Amino acid sequence: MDGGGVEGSTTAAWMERYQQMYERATRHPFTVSIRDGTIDLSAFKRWLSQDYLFVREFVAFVASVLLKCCKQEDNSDMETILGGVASLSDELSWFKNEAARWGVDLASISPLESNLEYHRFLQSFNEPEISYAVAITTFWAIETVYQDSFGFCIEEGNKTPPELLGTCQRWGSADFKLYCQCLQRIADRILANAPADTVKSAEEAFIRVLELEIGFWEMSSCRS
Ligand SMILES: Cc1ncc(CO)c(N)n1
Repeated sequence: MDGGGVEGSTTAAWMERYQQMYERATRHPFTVSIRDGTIDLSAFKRWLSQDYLFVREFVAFVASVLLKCCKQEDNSDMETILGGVASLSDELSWFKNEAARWGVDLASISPLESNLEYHRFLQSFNEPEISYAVAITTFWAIETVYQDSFGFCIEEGNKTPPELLGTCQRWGSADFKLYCQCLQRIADRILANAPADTVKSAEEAFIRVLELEIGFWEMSSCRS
C-alpha cells in the first residue's frame, strides 16, 4: 500500500493482531487513574522521575535511529527523526521544571529494575547489525504508546486533575499525534520494502515495546 495512509498497513495489522496487549499498554490502570482523577500522587512522582531517566537514555536511542537513517541510500526521513532528537532537548527541560514543581529531586534518583530493562533494550540498538527498519518501527511504537495513553487522559469525559493536564498534553496533543502518524508512515514504507525476516524482527520489537511499556507503568504504580 502506498497511499500514505496507515489503514491496512503492516503496523496497523500488528496493532490489531496484538490488540489485547496494546490495550494493556495504552489503557493501563496507571494512566486510566490519571484520567479518572484517582491517581496516587506518589506514583505520579515516581513515574516522573523514572521517565526523566528513561528520556535521557531515549536520546541516545533516537540518535542511533538517526544514524541508521543517514546511512540509507534514501535518507529522506532524516528531517523527521532529527526533529525528534531536537524536541528531546525541550523535553528534558520540561522534566526538570516539572520535577521542581512537584518537589522531586532528580539528582538523587536511580533507575528501578523495569526502567533498567528498558535501557538495555534501547542500548541494543547501538549495534550496527540492527536494521533501520527494526529501529524506526521501535521508535514509532514507543512514541505511540505514550500518545495513545495520554491522549485518552484528555479525551472527552476525563476527570484529569488540572495539575496533570500539562503532562497529558505533552504526549496527548494533536501535534504529537501527527508526529506519531508521520513515524508510522515511515515505518510502513520501510517495512513494505524489507525482507521477511526483517519484518519478523520488527514485529518482535513491537511486542517487546508493549511488554516494556506495561512493565514501566507497573513499576510506576509500584505493582512490581
Ligand atoms: C517509558 C516511556 N515510553 C515512551 C515515552 C515517549 O517518549 C516515554 N517518555 N517514556
